[in-house]
Amino acid sequence: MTVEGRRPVKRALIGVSDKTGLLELGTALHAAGVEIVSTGGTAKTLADAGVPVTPVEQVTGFPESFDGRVKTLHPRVHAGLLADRDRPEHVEQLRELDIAPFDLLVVNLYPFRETVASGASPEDCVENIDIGGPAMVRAAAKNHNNVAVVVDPDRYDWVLEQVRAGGFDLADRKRLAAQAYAHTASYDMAVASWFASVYAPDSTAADSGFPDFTGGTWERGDVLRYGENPHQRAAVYRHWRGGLAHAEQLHGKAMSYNNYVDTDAARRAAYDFEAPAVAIIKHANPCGIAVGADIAEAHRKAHACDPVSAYGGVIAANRPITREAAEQIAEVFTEVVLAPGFEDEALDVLKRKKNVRLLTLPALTDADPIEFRPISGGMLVQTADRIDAPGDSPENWTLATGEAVDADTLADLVFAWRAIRAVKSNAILLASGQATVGVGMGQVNRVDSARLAVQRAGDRVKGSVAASDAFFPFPDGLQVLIDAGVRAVVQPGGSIRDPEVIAAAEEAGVTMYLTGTRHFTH
Ligand SMILES: NC(=O)c1ncn([C@@H]2O[C@H](COP(=O)(O)O)[C@@H](O)[C@H]2O)c1NC=O
Repeated sequence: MTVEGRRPVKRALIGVSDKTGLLELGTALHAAGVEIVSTGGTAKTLADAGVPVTPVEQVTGFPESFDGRVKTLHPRVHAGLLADRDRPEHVEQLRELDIAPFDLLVVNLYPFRETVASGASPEDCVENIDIGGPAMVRAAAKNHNNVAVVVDPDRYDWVLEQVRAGGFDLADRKRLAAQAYAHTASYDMAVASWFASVYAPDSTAADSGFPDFTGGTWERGDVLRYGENPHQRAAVYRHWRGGLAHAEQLHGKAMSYNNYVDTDAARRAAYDFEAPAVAIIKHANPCGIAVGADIAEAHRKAHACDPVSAYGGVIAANRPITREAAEQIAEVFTEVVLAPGFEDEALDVLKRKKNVRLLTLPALTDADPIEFRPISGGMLVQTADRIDAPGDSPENWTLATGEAVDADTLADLVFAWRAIRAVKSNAILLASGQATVGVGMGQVNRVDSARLAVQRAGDRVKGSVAASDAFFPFPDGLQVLIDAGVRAVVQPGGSIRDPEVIAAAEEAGVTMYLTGTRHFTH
């Protein structure tokens, strides 16, 4: 070993399911004078291409057997991975047992997650649980003093550089070991979660849908400039399932902690609509949501809801941003624009703004069906609030009082009901022409939310429709809306004072629909 801890690579064990880059790696390792030992399929790929390789069976003296369940699970493999050559007694034992040590292990595991995601049979999923691979990875990682372990095909070029430079130094081997343990931990988490939730749920899980055990693993993305406030430190971590944390940033300043929070709220507000929709978010609440014939129209209508608050907002659109929409957006100081894509001309327009962050995330990216919210000492888990309950369809609404409304008014009620799901409780949302015109959010009583919505709507309140995210506990909040000129209301109903609330609507000649479904957002 040299002073800096470099260990030359003379012997490598390679066994990979994902054969990406394998030939290049094997060819270059051989050219660098490294002896290669490999498992069946890996050895065949290398040998077929003319790369000299020793089959692992030759090392173990034992056939690869039981459909590949036993290949490398052998003392001759594991001794070669675990012996510490800094300990004279280990070196002596290697000599006595006639075992040659490995300096490099390259492994990637059976594609368990991908097999589950493909909808394969449970038997196939079980068969794709790698046993020998993780055992080797963990062994080599433990013995990082001697062995470099590589689990990521993206690192092969760097691996070759190190091999040619005389081997990996100790710091490199430690980092590789850390990555290796993260890799096996993530793999085991996927297996354990699948067992607990799908394959072998206990009786409670079977009844409730919530398994005894759940887990996730996250990898760090960017370290953020600061957290919610400048004295808080922060970073973004990603799990493997996709979502905003995986959005591609095309332009602009680095995302901040609050940008992520607001952009996720914007995504939630806009991406669920079927028609072209735009949401403008400030402090995780909408200051405008609208649908339109196209994104430019939806943006105009969403912006018109509350142009004062839209300044410095975060915009999400559920269709690619067009040049027309981009020109409108460019007129207002905007922190982030999230969309499934940007037309080239739209990018040209928006990139003239140095700071605006432009993010792409495919539409229909499945919002997590399960939501996690940490609390001190634990975590709350719930299914996501989606607009798919029976009470979310107008055909299931109950007309509590008033005339059945015309098609346009009903469309506005449906829009308001869908949009209110993105507003923090207590929420009252006024809509007209498929756009919000006044939003009252986050108040600790519904009367104040109604007042806020009415105040924000100004003259537009007259003839608008209203949605309330939960029932009116008293007629007072509704009365604020009635007095301001709202002509139809949709709300869940379910209060013990529903008769009083409905009577107030009836007296005012205001139509009221009950959904039977609530959409609190805390
Ligand atoms: N059973 C074993 O001893 C064993 N040893 C290595 N593997 C895996 O077999 C795969 C490589 O196999 P092949 O070279 O035959 O395509 C790798 O994903 C490796 O992690 C094994 N397979 C499953 O456990």
